[in-house]
Amino acid sequence: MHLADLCIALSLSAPAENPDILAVTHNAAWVTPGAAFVAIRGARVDGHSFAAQAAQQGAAAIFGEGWPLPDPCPLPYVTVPDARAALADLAAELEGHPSRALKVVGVTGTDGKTTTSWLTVHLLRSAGLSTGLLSTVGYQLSDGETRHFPAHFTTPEAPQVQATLRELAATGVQAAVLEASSHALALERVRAVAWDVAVWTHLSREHLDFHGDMESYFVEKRKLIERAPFAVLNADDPWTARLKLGPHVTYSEGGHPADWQAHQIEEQSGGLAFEVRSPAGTFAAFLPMIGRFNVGNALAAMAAAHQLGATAEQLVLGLAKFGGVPGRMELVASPVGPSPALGPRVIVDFAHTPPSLEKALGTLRTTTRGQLIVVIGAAGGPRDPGKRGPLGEVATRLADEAIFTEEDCRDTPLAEILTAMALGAKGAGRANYCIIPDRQHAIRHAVRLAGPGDTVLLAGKGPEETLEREGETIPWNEVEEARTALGRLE
Ligand SMILES: CC(=O)N[C@H]1[C@@H](OP(=O)(O)OP(=O)(O)OC[C@H]2O[C@@H](n3ccc(=O)[nH]c3=O)[C@H](O)[C@@H]2O)O[C@H](CO)[C@@H](O)[C@@H]1O[C@H](C)C(=O)N[C@@H](C)C(=O)N[C@H](CCC(=O)O)C(=O)O
Ligand SMILES: Nc1ncnc2c1ncn2[C@@H]1O[C@H](COP(=O)(O)OP(=O)(O)OP(=O)(O)O)[C@@H](O)[C@H]1O
Repeated sequence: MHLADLCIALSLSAPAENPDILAVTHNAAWVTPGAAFVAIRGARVDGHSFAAQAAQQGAAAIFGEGWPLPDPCPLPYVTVPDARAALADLAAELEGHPSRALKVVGVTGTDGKTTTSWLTVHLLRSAGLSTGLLSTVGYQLSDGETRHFPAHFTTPEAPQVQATLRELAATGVQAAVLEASSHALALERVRAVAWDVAVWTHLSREHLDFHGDMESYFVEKRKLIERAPFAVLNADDPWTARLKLGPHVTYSEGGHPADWQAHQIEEQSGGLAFEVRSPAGTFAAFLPMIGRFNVGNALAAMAAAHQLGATAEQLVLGLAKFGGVPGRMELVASPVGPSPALGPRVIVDFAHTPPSLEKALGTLRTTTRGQLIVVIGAAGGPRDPGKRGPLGEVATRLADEAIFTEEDCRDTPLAEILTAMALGAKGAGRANYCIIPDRQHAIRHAVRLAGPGDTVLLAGKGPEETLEREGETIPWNEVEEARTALGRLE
């Protein structure tokens, strides 16, 4: 597309030169010949200082909020009011606005985005709609295989979002589900997406290092609801009352008045049974997931899928066949079958903060007849060292036995982390823990310790594919480790 045409589409004044623009990026290192480079003034550096690099790599033009340097710009320069917005608009324009050809569901909220997104994709597919996904646990095209972007993001930058949507639209996919993080909404990564349905799970304290305060966090998150023609909102979340409402439905698993309600919730060891009362009808549902909060996630996903045409029958059948989300309350199948009479129930979960560990252990306690055992570590490096003691305290308060072990200790001595966790437990007057530094040994010990009716929670690693030790990174697969440990019981 020629620069002049792009400028017309974005209502910008075009420079005299009119090169063909083949792509767009905000990262000078990713510039390919013919690409437009969008120079963003970031929190750390000004993208303009990489203009020479972009030119050297073959950029055809630069977009930015004003050329700041004394030397003339080496390339045609287009001034824009907001560089991040321009990045998203350019990407959508160059990819042909693929979201307009898809039914797009966006999911936002502090917790539950990944689970609700995966549930929604599954229900849409069960209703016969070929559906793609863009989530923290990777992205999926119509073949359902999970792929990963090179950098780990919940919502990647706009060019990747738009390119993925184009790939989906070009391969005949009918719908797409996107997790929209608060960073994505604040930094305009999903600005040029034409949403059909927006889902609001709930808001609680997080990412205040970036947003400053809860009010600013809320303002960013609510953009998704404001931009969609239809919303699915959690009636159990007090922030919902402050959303500006257009057409919408509400849901509740907590007994609040709502369009989609769950009643008679029964937490069973292999899943959740409940009755749904909704605009689609009243029906019994079973979700093979653990964790009462997943009833809310399921209601949200059902409401979104129903809005896109799924029937009550399709929702019930689909929900019962949900395969779970990798590393989120994932029930590990034993090598000898789904429910071994001889072994414990083993769960892999991503919980790695004191509140999420508390929630995970709390919900597992409800469905554990015998002992509850947890394997938990804490990350090293700068990542919130203050949580190590509290993790030790929560683990020993809510589990019968806690095993403290490694979890990405990076450049921090492992002994230092484990001592802090043990101090958290000791400080609360508890001794129901042991320390096994090697994570594989810790998992095997926990599984050996447990018997029928017991639950082992392996917390903190979830679906992550590496384990960072002091000075080395090794491939890691927590579910496989658990399966091997269960296999050794026979
Ligand atoms: C806090 C945050 O989100 N920061 C994002 C922000 O960084 P920044 O403002 O500091 O950018 P910067 O480093 O100053 O760079 C400014 C510009 O110069 C460019 N640049 C910079 C250096 C260089 O050598 N060459 C170059 O071209 C950059 O590409 C950028 O366009 O803009 C950058 C690109 O425009 C993003 O890559 C970066 O994401 C960082 C890497 C990040 O870690 N983000 C995380 C926190 C995030 O977004 N997480 C959420 C999930 C949160 C959750 O729910 O858990 C997500 O959606 O993944
Ligand atoms: N609806 C919910 N309300 C409260 N907590 C939830 C809810 N759903 C999930 N959780 C908790 O949050 C954890 C992460 O869930 P999930 O991955 O679905 O959320 P997320 O918003 O996508 O977070 P992330 O982007 O970090 O993956 C779960 O392990 C569970 O402990």
